[in-house]
Amino acid sequence: MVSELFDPDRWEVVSTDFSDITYHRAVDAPVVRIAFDRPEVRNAFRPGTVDELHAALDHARKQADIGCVLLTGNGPSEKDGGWAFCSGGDQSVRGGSGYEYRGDDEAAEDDDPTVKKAKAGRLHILEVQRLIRFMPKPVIAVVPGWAVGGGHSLHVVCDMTLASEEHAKFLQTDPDVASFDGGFGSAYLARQVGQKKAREIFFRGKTYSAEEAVDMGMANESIPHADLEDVAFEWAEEITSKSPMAIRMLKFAFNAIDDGMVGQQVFAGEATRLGYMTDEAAEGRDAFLEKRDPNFSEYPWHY
Ligand SMILES: CC(C)(COP(=O)(O)OP(=O)(O)OC[C@H]1O[C@@H](n2cnc3c(N)ncnc32)[C@H](O)[C@@H]1OP(=O)(O)O)[C@@H](O)C(=O)NCCC(=O)NCCSC(=O)c1cc(O)c2ccccc2c1O
Repeated sequence: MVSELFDPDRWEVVSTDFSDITYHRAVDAPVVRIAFDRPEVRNAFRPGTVDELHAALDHARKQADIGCVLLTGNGPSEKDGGWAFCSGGDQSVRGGSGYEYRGDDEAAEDDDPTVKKAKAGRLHILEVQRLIRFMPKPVIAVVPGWAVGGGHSLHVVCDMTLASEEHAKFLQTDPDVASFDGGFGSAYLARQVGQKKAREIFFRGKTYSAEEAVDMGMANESIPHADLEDVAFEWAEEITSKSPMAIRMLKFAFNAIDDGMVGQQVFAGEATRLGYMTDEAAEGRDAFLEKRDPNFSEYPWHY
C-alpha cells in the first residue's frame, strides 16, 4: 500500500527508482502525485530524499502533458498511526554544515560522488523550493498530517494548500533546533498571513490546526481526512481543464512582485514565448534567414 489515502485505480507509477518518495501520474488526467515516503519519521527529509524530490519535480516540470502537481506525504506511520506531510530536515543526519548522506542514504552516490566523499552538508531543500516556485504549473500541497520546520516552508512555497481537517498540524520548530528559513519559509509566509502572525508562528512555535491555517490565509481549505486526496484531485482536474498559457502567466504574475528581477525575468520569458508565437515575430526571424529587410508594416501599434 502506498498510502491509506492513495487510490490505486487513479494512478500509475512513473518511476520505481525512488526509495524515499513515491511518484505517480494519473491514468486519465494531466496530474502527478509526488509523496514523501518516510512515514516512520513523519516524512522528514534526508539528502537523498531531497535529491529524489528534486528529480521527480523536475521531471514533472518538463512534461508538456502535465498541468498540476500534488505534493503530499504517505501514511500513516506503521509505528504509531501518525500522519505527516513533512517534518523538515532529518535531524539525525544533521552535521556541522548541513544534512549529510549517511548509512543507506545512497541516493546521491552515482549522481555526484564528490558530494558524498567530501561529506558536504546539504541545504538543498532550498533548490526544491525554487523549483516549485518557478515551475510553470501549479503545485498543491496536500497536507494529511504534520507540516513542520522545513516541511512547513514547503507548504508555504506551494501554490495552494489543502489540509486534513482531523490530522493536519502546522508548526514551525526552526528556532527550537537552531535553524531558520529566512526566505520563502518566513518572508513569503508573512505575505500570506501578515507580519504579526508570521512572527508569532516562528517566535512562539505553536501548533495550528487546518481550520486555523485556513483562517489565517496560509491554507486554502480544510478537508475531511478521508476525502483529502479526492478533493485535491478534483482541484487539479479543474485547474488542468483551463488554458495552460493563462495558468502559467498567472502563476508567474502572482510571483513577480515578490521575486524581484528574477520574477520579472521568469514572467518576461513567458511573454517572449507568446511573442514568438505571433506572425510578427515570424516575420522578424524569416527576414533574417532570407537575408532581406523585415516588413512589419502590417502589424499594428496596439494600444
Ligand atoms: C513532527 C513532530 C512535531 C511530530 O511529533 P509526534 O509527537 O507526532 O511524533 P514524534 O516526535 O514521536 O516523531 C515520530 C518519530 O519521527 C521522528 N522524527 C520526527 N521528525 C523528525 C525529524 N525532523 N528528523 C528526524 N526524525 C524525526 C521522531 O524522532 C520519532 O522517531 P522515533 O524513533 O522516536 O519513533 C516532532 O517529531 C518534531 O518536532 N519533529 C522535529 C521537527 C523539526 O525540528 N524539523 C527540523 C526543522 S529545521 C528544517 O527542517 C530545515 C531544513 C533545511 O534543509 C533547511 C535549509 C535551509 C534553511 C533552513 C532549513 C530548515 O529549517
